[in-house]
Amino acid sequence: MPERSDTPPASVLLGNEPGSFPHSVLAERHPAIISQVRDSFPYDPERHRALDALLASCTKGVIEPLPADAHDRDRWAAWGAEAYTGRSWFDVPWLWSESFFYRQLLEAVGYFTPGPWLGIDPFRPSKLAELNAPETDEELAALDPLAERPTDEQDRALLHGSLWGNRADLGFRLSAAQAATASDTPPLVSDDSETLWSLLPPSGTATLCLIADNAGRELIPDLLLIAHLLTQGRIGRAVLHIKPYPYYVSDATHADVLDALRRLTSAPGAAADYGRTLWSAITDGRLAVRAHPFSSAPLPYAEMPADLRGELATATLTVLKGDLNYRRLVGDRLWPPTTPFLDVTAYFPGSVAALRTLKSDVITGLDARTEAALVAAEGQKWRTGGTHALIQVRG
Ligand SMILES: O=P(O)(O)OC[C@@]1(O)O[C@H](CO)[C@@H](O)[C@@H]1O
Repeated sequence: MPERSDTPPASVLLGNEPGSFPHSVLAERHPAIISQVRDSFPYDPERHRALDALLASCTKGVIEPLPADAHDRDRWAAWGAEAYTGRSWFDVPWLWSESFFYRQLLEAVGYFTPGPWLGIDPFRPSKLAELNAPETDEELAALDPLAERPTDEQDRALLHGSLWGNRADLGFRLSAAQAATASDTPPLVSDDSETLWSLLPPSGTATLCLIADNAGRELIPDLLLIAHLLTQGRIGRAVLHIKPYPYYVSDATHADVLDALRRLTSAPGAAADYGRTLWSAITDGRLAVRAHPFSSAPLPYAEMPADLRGELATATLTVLKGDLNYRRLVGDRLWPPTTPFLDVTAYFPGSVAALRTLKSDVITGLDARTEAALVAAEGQKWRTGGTHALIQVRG
């Protein structure tokens, strides 16, 4: 059972308010994602017809059930599909609607259907393009001078690399409404990094669970951070939680972890050392990769199943990456921004940290002065523009 918190719950975000960010995701981003997927591979007419049907359903229709023989139909029923089937995508919790959209998209392209498209990730071409982009080479080359710097500088640089790597979100880039906002407000709106480091002293005994977000240019710095923490003895073991199937365009799957590892080991200089550290940590069991079904559940972490709760309870620290994981950590609700992060995460089974760039309306843990400065400079754009970030920790 979640631990009690004195904070009364705020309203759950829905997508039914025209002009709101959730509405734009359902009305504009999802159709754009369908177009992108259509162009990613030479899908056959049946797949195109299924994508047409999904487009009609998600823009003008209602939530359709999964096929009767879908392997995860019961799981989705337990996650709320029975209550939401037949209702408008815009009128059910936004988190649920978005998550089910990705499940139905995979259905449309035959990802789960025995046949030629089984297991073909429709987002892989865009993920690989990003992984192989010259910008990735530049980021990896920056590791060479970093290796000469004092350890505390390396700590900070790699933590911030992982944090800001979260800006690399391919779905986010599809949204025209996401113009960057320039203002004098600090990029970090909340910074508990000292608490984070205090939870991981270099004793070699800590276990880190890192709940990953995006592949490519976010996953690479996440892996670098894990390698660094292992090398420095700040952790003895890490568990990397990834998605069991392609999700939210760029979310990392096991195939993406393997692509990222190969990218590191085949790079010149220090990057390859990090890659080899990770490779041997996987082979000797110090780094485990886990694809729990709940990682792509349409529910907040307060509803996590007992086995996952038990696993996270044994970690010294769980780090959740990214915007979607943040929404799931604090509940996808329109909290007053000064709602204490410690209250809304009181249910979590152990120490927890969020590393997130701000890409949706949900926010907690701000002090009143920071909120006022952000609003004065940017109205409400700071919530969704991806130009601000936070490190929030409950020790
Ligand atoms: O989790 P991530 O990759 O940081 O961000 C996911 C995201 O782009 O998708 C959602 C809208 O679809 C928002 O929560 C957020 O903007």
